[in-house]
Amino acid sequence: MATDSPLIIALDYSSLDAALCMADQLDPKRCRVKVGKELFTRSGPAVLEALHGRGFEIFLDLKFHDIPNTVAGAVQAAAEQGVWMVNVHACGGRKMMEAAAKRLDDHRLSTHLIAVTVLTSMQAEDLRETGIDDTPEAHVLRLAALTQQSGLGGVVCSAQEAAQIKSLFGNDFLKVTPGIRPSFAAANDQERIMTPSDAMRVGSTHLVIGRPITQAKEPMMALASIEAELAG
Ligand SMILES: O=c1ccn([C@@H]2O[C@H](COP(=O)(O)O)[C@@H](O)[C@H]2O)c(=O)[nH]1
Repeated sequence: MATDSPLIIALDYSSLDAALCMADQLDPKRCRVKVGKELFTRSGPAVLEALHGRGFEIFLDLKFHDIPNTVAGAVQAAAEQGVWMVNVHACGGRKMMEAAAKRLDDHRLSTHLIAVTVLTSMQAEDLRETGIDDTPEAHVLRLAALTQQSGLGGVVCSAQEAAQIKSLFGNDFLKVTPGIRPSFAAANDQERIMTPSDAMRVGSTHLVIGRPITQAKEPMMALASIEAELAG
């Protein structure tokens, strides 16, 4: 059953059992779940089947980045497994993103396709080391424009860029924001962070939250506290 909650819980676990143990405490009417590189590499499509069987909508966060034909095939494979959302890296370029979007269209697959702009773990200095002298915000906006022009439905960005993306690219263009840190949580390796309520206020459409819940002593209390913050 679909949820209208903006919450996407990142199931960053090293085994299928551990991921399902957390999933069994969650309610698919109250959140979606995200399967990333570690869990998918360990468990393969079995994790998608197990989570779908429990009623969850899944964001398959594999951040594809390759030549257009390869990425189009990978996106099609993900969509045919029924995931709610899949993503690519915007820095793979227009031709790669257009090929992926066209592949979904050609096969009438309705999975949301979005693109990662600048990882939330990066700041200006990290970008400079990759040859990009822009601020993270300027680079995010450039990649978001390219993503929209390529026919994709939204971006992964930090909540710090959500307001500008909303005003430039519209309400319907999805702003999926990791780097969400409630006041009780540590930043860990995230750099461009924001609290859940602030992120929603500035225009995030979806909040990706992992460790503040999954590594909490009482994960369900952490989730309830985030929900209360959003409701308030
Ligand atoms: O820019 C990005 C893109 C993806 N992520 C992913 O989101 C979660 C965040 O987990 P936390 O534990 O809440 O930090 C994680 O799965 C990342 O792979 C991101 O953080 N930033």
